[in-house]
Amino acid sequence: MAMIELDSISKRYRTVQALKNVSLSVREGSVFGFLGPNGAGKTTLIRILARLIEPTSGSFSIDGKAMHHTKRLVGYLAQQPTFYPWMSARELLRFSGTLYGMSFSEIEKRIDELLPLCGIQMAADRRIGEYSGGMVQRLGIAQAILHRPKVVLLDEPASALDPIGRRDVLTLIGRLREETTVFMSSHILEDIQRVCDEVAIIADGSIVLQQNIQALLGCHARPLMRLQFKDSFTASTCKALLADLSVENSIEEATCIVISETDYHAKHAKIMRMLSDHGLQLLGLYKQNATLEDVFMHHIKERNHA
Ligand SMILES: Nc1ncnc2c1ncn2[C@@H]1O[C@H](COP(=O)(O)OP(=O)(O)OP(=O)(O)O)[C@@H](O)[C@H]1O
Repeated sequence: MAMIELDSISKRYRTVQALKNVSLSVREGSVFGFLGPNGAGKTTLIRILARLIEPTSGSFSIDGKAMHHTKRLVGYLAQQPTFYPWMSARELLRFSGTLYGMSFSEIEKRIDELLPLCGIQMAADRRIGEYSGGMVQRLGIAQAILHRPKVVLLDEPASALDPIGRRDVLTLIGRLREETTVFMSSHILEDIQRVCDEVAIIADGSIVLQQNIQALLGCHARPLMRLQFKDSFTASTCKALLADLSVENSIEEATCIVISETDYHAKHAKIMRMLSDHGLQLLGLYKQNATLEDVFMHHIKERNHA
């Protein structure tokens, strides 16, 4: 069932057309990645879903409710959240719960659930000003899901963090599946591939594609074979001989030849014979799985050429 439905959302800021007829469907219980380069329109769409700004045209629904009735159904974490540095996490969550209109006992019960879920129980009574970037983001997620929203909107939640901070935030986001539907933006492909089930790619205000990540990798990106040689001379000799066999190939890191898996299987016998005839000794043969980066670069390039 769709938790979020976007119907032809457009947004214009005076001279800038930030979103152009964006339509999307987000499945209930999914971690949905909204991927795009800087300036593509990610924050604009998230702010529309959080009801912080109005679309110029188009509409959306959350859990079947029309957009003017969705504010309480969402939690939101801004790209650069700022919290009172003199408050502790517990104080901030109590304060936020009051703003959400929750009862005192409800707030305390929820804080006891969220502090361990978000990995901040040990620091719950320390000043937020002393927190690391990763702790601030995890506290921000706790605040965003405090009132048990149907959807949590996370704007680049891990992009500004160091590798450990990113890992902890992404692990937490993966766990949110049991709590709520997650809609997160990022320009970091690896983060989206690590934690999301589905992805939509946005470029220049338009959706380029939307798909389940595994299906996307399966149908859009070709697996590659890497042939590893001992030196660059052997690799470049192989490169020329593969071209003679009409096998498209490229050299990586001077000693490695990359060809498509399809070509490898179709011409396996010829390739092996060529290597043997010319005394080109293989040190390794590896299959390289496609990554979301391959798909993303392919679509962004295609769009720029269109
Ligand atoms: N308040 C505003 N007034 C005018 N133009 C704006 C405003 N906010 C955003 N824009 C423009 O709209 C476009 C989309 O911006 P947006 O912040 O939504 O992109 P983004 O994908 O979130 O980028 P980033 O990854 O850099 O945060 C950009 O060209 C941006 O300059």
